[in-house]
Amino acid sequence: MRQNSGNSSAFDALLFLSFGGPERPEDVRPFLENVTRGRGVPPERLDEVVQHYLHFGGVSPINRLNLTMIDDLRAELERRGRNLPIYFGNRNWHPMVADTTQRMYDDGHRRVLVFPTSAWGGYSGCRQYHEDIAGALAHIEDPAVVLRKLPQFCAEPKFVEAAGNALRSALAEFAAAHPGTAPRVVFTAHSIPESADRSAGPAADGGRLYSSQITAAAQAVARELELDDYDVVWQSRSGPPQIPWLEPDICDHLRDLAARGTAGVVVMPIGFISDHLEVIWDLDSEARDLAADLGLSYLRAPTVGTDPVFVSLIADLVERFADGGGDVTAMGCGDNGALCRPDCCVPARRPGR
Ligand SMILES: CC1=C(CCC(=O)O)c2cc3nc(cc4[nH]c(cc5[nH]c(cc1n2)c(C)c5CCC(=O)O)c(CCC(=O)O)c4C)C(CCC(=O)O)=C3C
Ligand SMILES: [Fe+2]
Repeated sequence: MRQNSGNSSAFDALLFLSFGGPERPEDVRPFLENVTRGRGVPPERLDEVVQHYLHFGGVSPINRLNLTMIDDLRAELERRGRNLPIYFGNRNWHPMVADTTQRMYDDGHRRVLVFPTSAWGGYSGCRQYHEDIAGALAHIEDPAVVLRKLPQFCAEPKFVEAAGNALRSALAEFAAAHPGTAPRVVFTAHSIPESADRSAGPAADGGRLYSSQITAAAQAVARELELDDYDVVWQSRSGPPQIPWLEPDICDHLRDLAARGTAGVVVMPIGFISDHLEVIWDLDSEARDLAADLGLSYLRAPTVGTDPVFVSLIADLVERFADGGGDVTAMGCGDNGALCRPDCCVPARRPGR
């Protein structure tokens, strides 16, 4: 059923595009092979990550969390009178984005908005989603098809508001559990190679788009909560140890804080929108255990994905672009895999590619 059929530039469906995760132990290896194909991740690191997934029975929560977010979004769009069908596709695991895109096409959709589950610029957070879209269209040769990726949303006021809500509730919970201890607030995001950060964003702007967006988002949330003092750190690094990634790593940072006499920390995973494996393993298991060893009181704030304010942000983005409007020149916005800027987030050359 077509909505807005009177407007030829209108969009008639939404593709919710994410990373994907395994659903059974047998899926773990093939999933990780998809993630790391040609990415130069050492086999020892992969063996380690296999164990993280097996620790949770080989099931990542990411697909279930995305499906919940999609249900919430569908309800919100319906409430606004926008009955846009929502489809779900992933980069690395089923439902794969190419299969979903074919299904959308078979269902008659030609103009589709794409919501990526990353707020950020950079190769992993933005350009790779453009590549996913281009790859998904490889077998669909129809000039009528438009898959328009929605822009990076890390600077949207509702993103900052949702992250602020999450941190505020964690600080309240910490205060109730540890009266008299003022916790250090630590924002965390996925580390990326230094070289990837240097080439993040348009070359003409000098790179560093990813780390500067994370820093700016943390600063905006801190301002909203009137926090003077906080740290921004990185997690989940992979890749060979001799290659520099963004630092400090959260675990090194916890050691450092403990050595400086800090009594407690509240960790805000601003870099992720759901409690997927890199949050529940790296933060709720690894970092939490280390904090306990160091004698640090530790609490991890929720991610933004379950906050109605965040769902309402996705709905706002959809409404802004659904009738053909919206700022198509915004960073990260592009049709059918086209980059938003020339020479943007150029992937680092890797051995063997
Ligand atoms: C910036 C960024 C985001 C945030 C933006 C976004 O959300 O898109 C993100 C998200 C995620 N990363 C995830 C999982 C993994 N990431 C890996 C590897 C890597 N991530 C990188 C960066 C990012 N990753 C990089 C530079 C690598 C090295 C390899 C490469 O250069 O590409 C590996 C390989 C093993 C390892 O080395 O850890 C895994 C398993 C999951 C799903 C978790 C689940 O299953 O629940 C999610 C949401
Ligand atoms: Fe990752």
